[in-house]
Amino acid sequence: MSVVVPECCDDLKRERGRCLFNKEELTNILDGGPKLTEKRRRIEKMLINTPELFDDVSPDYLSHEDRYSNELRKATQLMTTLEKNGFTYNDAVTTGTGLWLLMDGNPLSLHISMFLDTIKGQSNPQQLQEWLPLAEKFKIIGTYAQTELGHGTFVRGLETTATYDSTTKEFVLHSPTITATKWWPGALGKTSNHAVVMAQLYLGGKCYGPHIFMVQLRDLETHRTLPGIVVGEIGPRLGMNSNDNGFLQFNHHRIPLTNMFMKHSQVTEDGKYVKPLHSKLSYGTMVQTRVGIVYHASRELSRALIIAIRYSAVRHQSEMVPGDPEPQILDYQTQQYKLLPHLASFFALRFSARALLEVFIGTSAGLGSGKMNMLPELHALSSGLKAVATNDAVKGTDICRLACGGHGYLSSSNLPRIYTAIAAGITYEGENTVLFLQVARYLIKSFRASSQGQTLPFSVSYLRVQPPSSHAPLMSDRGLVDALGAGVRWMVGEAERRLQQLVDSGHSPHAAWNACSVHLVQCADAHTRYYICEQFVDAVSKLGETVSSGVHEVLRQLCRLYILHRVIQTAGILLRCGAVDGKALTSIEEEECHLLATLRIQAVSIVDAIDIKDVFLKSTLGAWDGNVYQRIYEEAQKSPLNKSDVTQGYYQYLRPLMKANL
Ligand SMILES: CCCCCCCC/C=C\CCCCCC(=O)SCCNC(=O)CCNC(=O)[C@H](O)C(C)(C)COP(=O)(O)OP(=O)(O)OC[C@H]1O[C@@H](n2cnc3c(N)ncnc32)[C@H](O)[C@@H]1OP(=O)(O)O
Ligand SMILES: Cc1cc2nc3c(=O)[nH]c(=O)nc-3n(C[C@H](O)[C@H](O)[C@H](O)COP(=O)(O)OP(=O)(O)OC[C@H]3O[C@@H](n4cnc5c(N)ncnc54)[C@H](O)[C@@H]3O)c2cc1C
Repeated sequence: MSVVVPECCDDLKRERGRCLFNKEELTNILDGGPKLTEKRRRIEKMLINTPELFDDVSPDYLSHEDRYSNELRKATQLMTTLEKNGFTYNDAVTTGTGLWLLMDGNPLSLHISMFLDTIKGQSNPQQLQEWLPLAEKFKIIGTYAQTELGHGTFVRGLETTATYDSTTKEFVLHSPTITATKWWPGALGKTSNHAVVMAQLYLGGKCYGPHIFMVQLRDLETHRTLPGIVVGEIGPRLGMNSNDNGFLQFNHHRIPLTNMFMKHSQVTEDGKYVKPLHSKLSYGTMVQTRVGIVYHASRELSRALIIAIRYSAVRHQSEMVPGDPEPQILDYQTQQYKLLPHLASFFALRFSARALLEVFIGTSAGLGSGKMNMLPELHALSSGLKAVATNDAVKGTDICRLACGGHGYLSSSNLPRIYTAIAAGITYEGENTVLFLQVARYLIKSFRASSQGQTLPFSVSYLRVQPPSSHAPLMSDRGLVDALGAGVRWMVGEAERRLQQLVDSGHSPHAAWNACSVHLVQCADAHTRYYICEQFVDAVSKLGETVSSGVHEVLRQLCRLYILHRVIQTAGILLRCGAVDGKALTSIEEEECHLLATLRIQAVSIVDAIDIKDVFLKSTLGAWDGNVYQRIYEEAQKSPLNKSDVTQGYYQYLRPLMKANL
């Protein structure tokens, strides 16, 4: 059956006809300016004109091995296409386009992110000069090998050892137990010939804690594993199965002294240790990746939202009024309630990701001149935002899937794949509960410092013991954000009181911490969301002077929805601390419902403005033309089971069963 694709179906034409704002202007804001939109589109055009980057057959129909090879084929093609056209791998990462093409994890992602970032951030000048050109030109291919079978979260508990032998000026890398096996690193199994390896540094019998080493794993000609090294792939996962996540063991494997990354701490030839300016500088690559993941999570959430919102405008179901035609499902208030707060979250995360990037850039510049004071603030912000962004992207993506009913469960909707890929983000790069507990540690320390009269850094300054009272009317955006801040201050104060009470009653500080940790995680989550609200309000108010009134109105509505939704989610706390009363909450609930109806009118245009082309959405439900049913039908025809009318399984199993005398 041939497909006659209309320019765009009537439903979507009508939706787009109601647009009251300049879509291109909103696209520019999301990209970070017209020049960046233009650059992204140039990259997209180049990629779309490279047919080798696209799948002939859905990876769902490939074997485990073919899936990997197919992704490797596309990943290498992507790198050469970018290079030939004067772009870098970073351009593909920062615009999202590269990651969308390589849809399910890919064998070069760790190379272009954590391997290169470690070389750039942890090398001394000689190491940088030696390794960076090789890695940038793919002469060596690497990954970030930190996690072990026995330890992922607790980096200080890693078991791999790097023992210095001053007689040969080498480190001896060893995996003393099965639990010391490196486990999980992306691209470690079959792709990488190098890895940056986190191992416990031993000098003269003394352990100096985890340090990073550059280790060659495979021969650069034959790609065979080097002696003293065992490496392989860990097998199928929930998602991201095009990647070769791997395992690695060392058997007294020797590497030169100069292979320890020596920007921050050094070992001299005679085995003396030179301390870094801050003990956690070697965790820098993780911090940088967390910053990137906030963007990544917001992008993946936006893909799911485009699919679900367009589909909700095309799908008609049931009767709202008996006897009337079936309405678009987007007209149901419950459907709006499922999707639109997540649309607001996407915008909130995008503005917060940008603010975090600025903190990262500022802190990194400070580190260059020996200033360490912003490091705890960056660690807390990047940990909290990574956790909230991935939690919300995962939840939002699953809601988008559910909002598409049965068809959302189809692989061809692409929602399952977006979900399984981003679901890993809750665990990797710091498990979210663990990261929230790091944030909580910072909150409690800050709260206590404030009680002792110390000035607090900007992200926690609202926690000060005697904050100025809010002058903004409660129901204004600022007033509600101030109320949320008062709620967090109350929660942190309460956590501190409970901790102190437990210590006073004889518990150790560590036992008290564990006994309060559920509440502490809630404090960290609430603090990070307060920060996100602040960034959203600030960004919209700053943009107010420069953008057209239509775009400003849409952003203002999305920001308002985000805040109202947050206040309702936090109602219990806000009532307990007296920041709002029942009457205010009732009017907030009513306003939220009203706002859902207002935003619904332009929802399709808003997701259009996110501007992700069909080839990157890869969804039968979310394509720009809305031709959903034809696409679903055509995708189903590609199933290998449809190649013949009667399958082998019939002759092998079904027929014998039918003929058996049971
Ligand atoms: C370029 C962008 C690319 C985006 C691409 C997106 C696409 C993604 C696709 C695939 C990517 C997949 C990547 C996944 C890779 C990985 O998962 S790599 C492995 C990551 N592993 C982790 O994240 C481990 C998590 N654990 C930790 O970070 C730490 O162990 C810990 C923070 C939980 C605790 O560390 P520990 O050493 O035990 O700390 P303590 O000794 O208890 O000290 C705590 C104090 O140290 C401070 N601190 C901790 N970390 C940092 C830091 N990074 N910076 C600054 N300070 C830090 C902490 O605040 C405590 O300070 P106080 O004592 O003063 O309170
Ligand atoms: C798809 C994927 C890709 C990955 N890629 C890489 C990679 O490239 N390189 C690499 O080195 N690693 C990689 N990892 C590993 C990843 O970083 C770890 O899985 C992650 O850091 C969590 O560690 P864990 O698995 O040991 O979990 P655990 O720490 O064992 O967590 C299990 C549970 O214990 C809880 N828990 C642990 N510690 C605490 C605590 N202190 N307080 C309260 N609760 C706690 C957690 O909240 C969680 O509920 C990857 C993982 C995945 C899933």
